[in-house]
Amino acid sequence: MQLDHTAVLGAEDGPGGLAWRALSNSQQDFIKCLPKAEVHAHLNGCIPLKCLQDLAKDYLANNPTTAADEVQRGLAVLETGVVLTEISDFFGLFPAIYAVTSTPTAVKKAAHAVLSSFLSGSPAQCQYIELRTTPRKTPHMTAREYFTTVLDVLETFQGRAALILSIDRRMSIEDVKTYVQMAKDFKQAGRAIVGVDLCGDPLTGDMKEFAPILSSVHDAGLKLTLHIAETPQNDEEDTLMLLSARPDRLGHATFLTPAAQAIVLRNQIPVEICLTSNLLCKTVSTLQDHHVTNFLSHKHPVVICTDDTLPFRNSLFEEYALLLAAPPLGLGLSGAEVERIAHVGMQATFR
Ligand SMILES: CNc1ncnc2c1ncn2[C@@H]1O[C@H](COP(=O)(O)O)[C@@H](O)[C@H]1O
Repeated sequence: MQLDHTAVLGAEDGPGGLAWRALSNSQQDFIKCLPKAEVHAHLNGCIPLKCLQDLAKDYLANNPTTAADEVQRGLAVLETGVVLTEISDFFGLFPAIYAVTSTPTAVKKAAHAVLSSFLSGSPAQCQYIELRTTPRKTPHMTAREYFTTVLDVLETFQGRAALILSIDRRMSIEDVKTYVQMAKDFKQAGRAIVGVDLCGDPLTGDMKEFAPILSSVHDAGLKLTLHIAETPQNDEEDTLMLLSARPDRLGHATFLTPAAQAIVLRNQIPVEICLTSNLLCKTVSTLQDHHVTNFLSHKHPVVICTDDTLPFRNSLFEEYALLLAAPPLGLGLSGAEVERIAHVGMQATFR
């Protein structure tokens, strides 16, 4: 499938859309042609709206009563544009999305649409993607079937995509053990899995129990990335416990305490930065206050990512526009600095 790059530009009035339209044609071309890696994108958070609408139509035709109201309500919110008061509102969007991606056929369509949205198009949004997803058991498939279906689709992109298995902070410890073992099995079987992630509602789960299990992925040749310090309520104990698992990258890292930041800087752990996501989830109040500026001032490795293009209506082009556009719409970085950041992102992949 060939995508016109206009198809991957999101909401015109979103932070990225405003920054993108403030750029000259040559600046836009510069961003389009820059070799980029996307390493923080959640499958079910990145389904293109048109694909989700088609999946919802199929779902409602086959399930006129089960969860129909929830699906219609969820779809209406995503079609109108999501407005969040705080990050906890965000997780309420997923039950409707999960209802329509509960069969292997639907998962296949969703995975293909997500990967195409990043990798097809001329030029594509990125040259390489590490897509992440949480294994999910439904009445129509086991969690292993879910994950195999995604891997089968992803491997057709022949080396341009790899998968990260997400562990949700809301999982029971038994499920964490089961899914970490599943990741190791797929790795051992030579499938296109490169790592394990920790995601989900940042205020759930006991990280003392999770950390040693997460850390064990290294023994199987997998890398580890962790959503960390995503809200001000994530205390230092939670953050230090996660750092004890020896992560290879970190997601967000918005509210690191001085002690935690010292560890991150000393160990040069690359941070996955999702500018629009943080602004719309209101964990960061303005672009100029974003913690990326602190990491950049330390010359610390960061990777610019989209997180969830479905609710946030963003694209990787626009996330880079937020770096390049002049303030207040962007951070006003130079072309050379933006190019360096993209290059660092390519180096921070788990390949
Ligand atoms: C806004 N920042 C975020 N913080 C934490 N977790 C997030 C997230 N964005 C998405 N997810 C996690 O990814 C799942 C959807 O994709 P998959 O079903 O795995 O493909 C969500 O249910 C949530 O657990």
